[in-house]
Amino acid sequence: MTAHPVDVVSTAPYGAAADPYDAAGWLSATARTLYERGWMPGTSGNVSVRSGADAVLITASGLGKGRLTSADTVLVRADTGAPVRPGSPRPSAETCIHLAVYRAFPMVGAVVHAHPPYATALASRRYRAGGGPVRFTDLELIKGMGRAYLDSVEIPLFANWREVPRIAAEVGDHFAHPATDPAPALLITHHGATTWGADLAEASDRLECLEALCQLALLIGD
Ligand SMILES: CSC[C@@H](O)[C@@H](O)C(=O)COP(=O)(O)O
Ligand SMILES: [Zn+2]
Repeated sequence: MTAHPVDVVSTAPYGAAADPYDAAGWLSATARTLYERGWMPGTSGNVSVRSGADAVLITASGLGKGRLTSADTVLVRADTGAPVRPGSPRPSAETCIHLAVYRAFPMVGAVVHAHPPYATALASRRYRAGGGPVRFTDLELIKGMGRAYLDSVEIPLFANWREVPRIAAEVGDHFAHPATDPAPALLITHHGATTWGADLAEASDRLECLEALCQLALLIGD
């Protein structure tokens, strides 16, 4: 049996440029996995990988994330988000948020956005209570967000503006002046979570830890 595409990505060197042909398979496999977990219901969610210095490969917009194929991905310019090739499918409506993350963190190789229920619920409760970052303390799983976050981790929380570029602009502004070692994640109220990492495996693992942290925080009642 051949290796699972996501496992192949995890062997890539930190920050390595992805090969566009193989990366399309990794993106669709990742979306399928997250769909099967219930974190990308219907057409929700989007996944991308950096492809060289000037481009990003991202899932196409508005397609069922449980049945994506390699053809359902689009190579876009990292500066504008415009498709590199004429006749490509329409890139994710949230491409600009992915690009804001890649611009802020040059070593990031992959970004995952999903609508996991506990992260969305916790973000929405926090926003209703006045907003501000979601802070986790003490929980062992904090380490899953990166080795710098041993005792606590803060995840920034953003408004869910109807105009997606406005969300992206706020994400860009936020990370233009990041705290030391910012967590590789953000929450959007009443919407979902976005995580990133060196590759799809790391970004997906972080999403999994973030969702578990949110579930635990809701159970504990902090
Ligand atoms: C099911 S609607 C969800 C969308 O509005 C959006 O938030 C989303 O995550 C998917 O958008 P897409 O353009 O398919 O990448
Ligand atoms: Zn979304």
